Parts: sequence; C-alpha cells; structure tokens
Amino acid sequence: MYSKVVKMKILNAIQLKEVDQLTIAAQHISSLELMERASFALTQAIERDLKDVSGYSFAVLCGSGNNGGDGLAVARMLQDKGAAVQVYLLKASRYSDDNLQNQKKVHPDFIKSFEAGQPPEISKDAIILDCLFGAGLSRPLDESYRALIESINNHPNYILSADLPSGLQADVINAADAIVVKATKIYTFHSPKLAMLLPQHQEWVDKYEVIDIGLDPQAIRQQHVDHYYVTEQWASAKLKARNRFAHKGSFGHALLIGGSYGKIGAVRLSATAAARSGCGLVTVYIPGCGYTPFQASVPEIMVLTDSNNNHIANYPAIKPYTAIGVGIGMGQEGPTGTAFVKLMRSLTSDTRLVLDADALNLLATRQDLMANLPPNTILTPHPKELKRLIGEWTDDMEKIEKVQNFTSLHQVIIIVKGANTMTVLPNGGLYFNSTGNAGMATGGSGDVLTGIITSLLAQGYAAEDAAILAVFLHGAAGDAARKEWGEESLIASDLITSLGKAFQHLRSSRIF
Ligand SMILES: NC(=O)C1=CN([C@@H]2O[C@H](COP(=O)(O)OP(=O)(O)OC[C@H]3O[C@@H](n4cnc5c(N)ncnc54)[C@H](OP(=O)(O)O)[C@@H]3O)[C@@H](O)[C@H]2O)[C@@H](O)CC1
Ligand SMILES: [K+]
Repeated sequence: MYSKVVKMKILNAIQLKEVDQLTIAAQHISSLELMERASFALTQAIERDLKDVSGYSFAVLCGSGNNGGDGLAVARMLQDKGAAVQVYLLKASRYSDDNLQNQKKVHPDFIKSFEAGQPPEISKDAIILDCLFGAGLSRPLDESYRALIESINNHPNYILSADLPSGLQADVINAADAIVVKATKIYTFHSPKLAMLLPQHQEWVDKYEVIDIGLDPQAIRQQHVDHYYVTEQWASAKLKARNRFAHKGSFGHALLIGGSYGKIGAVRLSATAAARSGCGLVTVYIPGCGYTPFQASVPEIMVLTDSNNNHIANYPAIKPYTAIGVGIGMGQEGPTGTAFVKLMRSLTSDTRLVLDADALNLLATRQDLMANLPPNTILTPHPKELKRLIGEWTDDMEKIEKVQNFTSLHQVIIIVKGANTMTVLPNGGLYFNSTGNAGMATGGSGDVLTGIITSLLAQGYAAEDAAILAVFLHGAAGDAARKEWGEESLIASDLITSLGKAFQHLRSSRIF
C-alpha cells in the first residue's frame, strides 16, 4: 500500500487529526481526497469480506462529522458496485464540510434524515454500516441516543462499523453502561484505537481489521506515543536469519526449571515449545518423578533431576545455559521456596531469565528479591499473579499505569496475558499483540509461551524482541491451530504442533 510502517504506533484522536492535516499538506491533497481514499479502502475491505457486494443491501447510518462523511462516500461506492444502498442521515444543526460535499454526491432519493430520538425502520435484510461517530466523539453519548444504538444492536443482520463502533470514545475508559454499537466487525483506519484493545471494553469489540489509508510516514514519525501495535511486518522483520553454516551450538541452550508431582506435563509443554522455536539445545530440571516419562516421550530434550522426587528442592548450576525459564508447574512447597531464593541470589547481571507461574507467586511474597533480578528479566503473569505483584487496579488504564511503574522501577519486562496480550518494557513502552484467539484460553497455553520466550532469549534475541516476538508467534500458532481444530478442541499441544506454521508464515513474509 502507501506506507511501510513496520512498528505501528497507536495514535490518539488528537494525533490522528494532526497526522491527517500533515498528510494533506505533505501529499498535496485535499481533506476530501483523503476521505475518498479512506472510503475506497473501506469499500474494498467490505467487498473482499462479502466476496461480491452486488447481491447485498446496505443501510448506511451517517452522523454529522467526517465519520458520517466516510459513510456517505462508501454508500456511493457500494452503489456503483451494484449494491442496494439506503443512507440514514442524522439530523444536525451543522455538518462537517467534507460530509456536506459527500451528501451532494449521493442522489437525494437514497438519503433519509432522522432524529436521534426516532430511530429509522431498517430492513432486516440490510447490512448496517455504522458511520454515526468515529474518533471525533468527544464525550459519551447521552440518553437521547439509547433507542437508536439499541435498535442497531438488535438488528438481526451484520453490523459493520467504520473506524470505531459509534459511542466508543477512542482514548479513555468508557463506562460499563456506555451507549455503544456492538459491531460484527470494525474496520478501523490506520491503527486500532486504544479503547478497542482494553479488555474491559471487550463487550463492544469483537472482530476488527486495520485499514491502511496511506497517512504520511514522516507525520507519524513525529508523534510521540507509548503504545504500539505489533504487526506481522514488524514481527517478520525481527525474525533473525539462520546461518547456513550453523550447528546446534549456534542457537543457544535453554534451561527450563519447574514441575512437581502431577505437573510434569507443564515443563514438557514448555520444553517442547522451546525446541520447536529454534533453540539449539534444551535441558529441563525437574523433580525425580518426571525422569522416566520425560525421557521416554521427548527424546530431543535433556533431563536433569532434583534429588527430591516430588518437587524441586535445589537448583542446578546455571552457567552452561544461554537462557533460563523458571516456575512452570513448580508449586510453592517450602523447600521449593528456599531453593528459589538461592537461585535468585546466584543470578548475575547477564543471566537471561524468564519467570512464570509459581516463580512469580514466590517473588510476590519476597519482593526484596526484585533487586536480584537481572535487567530485562521477563515476567509472564496471568491476571491473579499480576495482582500479587502490583496490587489491585480499578480499571485497565490504572492497570497499565501500575505495570509501567513496576517495569521502570525494577527494569524488567512484563507480559500481561489476555486478548491483545500487552508487553510492557522497562521504558514504559507498551506493545499490544495482534494474533491469537479465545481457543488459547486453555490449560498449558502459558507454559508454551514461556518455552518460546526462553528459546528466543537463548538464541540471543534482545529481551524486548524475544518477549514481543514470542507473544506474536504464540498467537499466530494459536490462529493456525484454530484453523485445523477449531477453538473448542484446541489444546496447548496443538499450539506446539502449529508453531512451525507460524514461523514459516513469518519467514515467508520477509523480503530476504
Ligand atoms: N484521522 C484521519 O486521518 C481520517 C479520519 N477520517 C474519519 O474522520 C472521523 C473523525 O471525524 P470527526 O473528527 O469529524 O468526528 P466524528 O467522529 O465524525 O464525529 C464528530 C461529530 O460528532 C459530534 N459529537 C461528538 N461527541 C458527541 C456526543 N457525545 N453526542 C453527540 N454528538 C457528538 C461532534 O459535534 P460536537 O462535538 O461539536 O458537538 C461532531 O459533529 C474518523 O473517525 C474517520 O472516520 C477519514 O475520513 C479520513 C482520515
Ligand atoms: K462508527
């Protein structure tokens, strides 16, 4: 398309407006032409999704601003492609200039005006295109819009939103009772808006696609942000080339420490995921009871055992390994805790470390040990483990702020798992992941992630790249696994089997 921005910035509404203006100046186009471009790209995406729009009828609901202007332009383009289109235009005392220009380009017979308090009757057969409000929504919708938005949400056909689901404010926490369109799919311009990525807004955001509208790269570069969206382009650019002359020693040696009676499988998942993620050698350190099943089932992995049969009570020498993952299925038995403290005290500033599960729970009870963590240690808590580390939060914004404070205070990286998993760096930079699906909310999925991260770290990836790339690959493997098995039957082992596809896909989108 127009720009090749590999590190996608999540711009706020003010920044989008500014970039919009700078793009117009830099590319010598009018704002109407930019709207035409955005609308064309949106029409193309809709046409691609529906295969052919000519058999469909659309009800395009337009507001008074530029989101409504987009709607009017898309309505015209859909009509040109043979779709049956009716525009419903919200009555307003003022319309934006480009909105007015686009009103003139649609035949008046196809435009019906309506008041917010009197929602139009929309044919059940029509697909709704929601272009009432976009990034310009400056305050929550008031009660006078409730009937309209509810009538949209009760519509039996597809509901497609342009840029944002109308009613959702782009950059803030929206109240739980906010009046917001629940779209089947959102086509969002340039980058997802922050509000679309926050777990507490999940009721309003299901499927979305980012539509490139060719905003000026130089203008985007000027914008200061803390929030990024990890695209496939970024991930593929970060994937290291593998030297043809390499041998197994070239790709590092990962050590995974964990397991307890009944939870040896967790380490097996982690270790296999590490081996399937490019690591040259993988060793596990587990309680004695795991030795035979492990050796019998995964011949590629070396096994060291603790003198204790049921849980870990000691730690091996860590020197031979290029990265270490600790905590998977480990439990918090008394001797395990004591051994964990010893391990923490044996770390040096160049130890490359991932802490997961019970290692995080033990750390939460001994926060004095934070000082022993090497810089850029990666922590992978699930929500409960995160709360033990950083305390409670009242909303997602506060959660983000607390995680940022924690990572900068302790110079660590935290991966906050969930839909759009967030990786937060020591400098406060926050990366939202773009891959993965609900099928991955299954036991062992986190163990697989820890294995991938440890493997990438062991291979010499910079810690921040290892964290962000591992999260992307984990999600991409989940997406590949979903295609094969579906969300319901997806289990963590399927993620490992699908890792090859995720790597191959990324590798194939690299130029060299
Ligand atoms: N950025 C880009 O690069 C590009 C952006 N493009 C498009 O522009 C869109 C942004 O357009 P926009 O700024 O005109 O705002 P929009 O969302 O249409 O709404 C504004 C209207 O709503 C009103 N209003 C606000 N809050 C309200 C409330 N609670 N209740 C009631 N009314 C409320 C507000 O009135 P006021 O605040 O003055 O009362 C104003 O009249 C963006 O989402 C994208 O679709 C593309 O065309 C091309 C490239
Ligand atoms: K909208």
